[in-house]
Amino acid sequence: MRGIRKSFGDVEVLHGVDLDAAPGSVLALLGENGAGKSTLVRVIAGDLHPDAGEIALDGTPHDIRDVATARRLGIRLIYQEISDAPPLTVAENIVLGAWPTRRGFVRNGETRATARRVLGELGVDLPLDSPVGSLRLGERQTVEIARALAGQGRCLIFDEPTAALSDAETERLFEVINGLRGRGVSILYITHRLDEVFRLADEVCVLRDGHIVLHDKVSAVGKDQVVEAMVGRTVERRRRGRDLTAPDGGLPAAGPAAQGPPSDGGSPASGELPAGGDSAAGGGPVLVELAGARSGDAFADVDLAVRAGEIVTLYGKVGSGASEVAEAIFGMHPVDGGTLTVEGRRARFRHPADAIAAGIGCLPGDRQREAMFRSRSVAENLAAPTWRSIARAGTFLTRRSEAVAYGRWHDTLRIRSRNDPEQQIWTLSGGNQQKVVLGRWLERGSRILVLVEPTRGVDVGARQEIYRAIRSLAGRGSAIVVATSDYEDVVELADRAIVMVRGRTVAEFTGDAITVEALTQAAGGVINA
Ligand SMILES: Nc1ncnc2c1ncn2[C@@H]1O[C@H](COP(=O)(O)OP(=O)(O)OP(=O)(O)O)[C@@H](O)[C@H]1O
Repeated sequence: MRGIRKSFGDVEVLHGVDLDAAPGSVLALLGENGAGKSTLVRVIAGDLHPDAGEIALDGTPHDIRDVATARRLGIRLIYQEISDAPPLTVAENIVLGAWPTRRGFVRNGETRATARRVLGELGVDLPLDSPVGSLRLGERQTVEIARALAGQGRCLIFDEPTAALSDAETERLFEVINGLRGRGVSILYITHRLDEVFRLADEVCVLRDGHIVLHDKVSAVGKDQVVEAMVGRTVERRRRGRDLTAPDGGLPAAGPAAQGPPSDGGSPASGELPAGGDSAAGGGPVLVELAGARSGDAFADVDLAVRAGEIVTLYGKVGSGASEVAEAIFGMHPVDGGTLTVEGRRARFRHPADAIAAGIGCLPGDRQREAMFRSRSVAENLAAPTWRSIARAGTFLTRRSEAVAYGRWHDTLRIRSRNDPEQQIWTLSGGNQQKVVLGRWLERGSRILVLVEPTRGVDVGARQEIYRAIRSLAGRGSAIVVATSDYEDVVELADRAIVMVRGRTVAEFTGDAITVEALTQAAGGVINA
């Protein structure tokens, strides 16, 4: 690539990018949320047309006008957001866009054979005839990867592929990528995880504000150098533990919950939060409790009690049941065995709206579908207190509360946007969308807060701010449940860490016993820190 420029409206996002990717090599592409990584790879994959610049393959320039042209050239992109067709089957999705046909009829036998071969290469077993819509997020992403491999690409682009994969799926993907390297494929790999860069990549390239600020061999750089290139400053990487010197973790004053009852009257409990101070971990009353809880095939025999001021993490990869337990507290999955007790009262939530009415806040795992109001602005998404209330948006979402929420979280979470509260959320980068949706629940400051993968897709700079905000809410007396597949979340946040494997709790650690080694060993995973 030479001199690639791209603007959206009158905002230039890529300012003349030069980049070379060698055959048989993995190039890791890093940068803060909004730096321009996705825009750059969408240009290469024909999904966006650059305003200026040239792309050449083997020295021959090509005008990559559309995705079909890129595919013919062997360039394939695995999107960050799932772009599959939910009603089609797994096999159909894998050959999507390249159906084997004869005289206009789709050849089902060949479709299934191709799908089976590719899934075999990936070492994954998925039901070929099931609709993709019925699969879990991680499984759907595997379908995306399989689709790219089915296209026999010469240049494969992965956009944060492991974010929703299990340990085993991640290991398999890394094996597949190593295999592709052996076949001379060029691999561009976008990630926010430095450990992946140092494990997998040959070269590392950092984008900052649409400029390349570092491109070198991985063996020639250190982690700190990469982080500094990303954020343009030295990032404080704190060790675990609450910041006792700053009672609010240095945050702006917390959201409306700490200042008085929310304006929609949805949560009677949240106005009673004790003000400020350090965490009451261990000492407060139990606010939420699961006893012998089960939900379908997702999890069983789960006992969990979280006190006011306490952060309990549920650690486990896709399929472990960790996110399902968290989401069950929020009424997204039925508790069909055992009990759920909220503030001393037995709860039977049939819908998230029931949980919200009981004063619970939740950041679900699948934000695109479950938590983002796509056609609304950044400020509206930050201020929207409940899903049910969005229907009454006109009456309560006053400009004032939006402005307050926007002012509070835009800079704290380093949300990269045009600094315009009216900007539509869908025009933000993926990671910045995540920050907005998280900001909504931090703003609400619920008495019970359930967060699924709070740092997924979020850059290193914002990570520490997110940890601070969560600690601060615990310090104000919220009971917080965090389901995560990222051990850093656990080590940074947990007062108590519960490890889950295949729907069961297998270990529990507190205090200094919460280490990366203990977590990964209990989860039966590989230590790749
Ligand atoms: N369709 C669009 N309209 C307007 N602005 C856009 C559009 N798509 C992207 N942008 C802007 O372009 C910039 C770069 O976004 P991009 O998605 O490339 O970032 P990224 O580095 O991939 O971030 P992330 O790590 O969050 O995925 C952002 O400021 C974003 O708001």
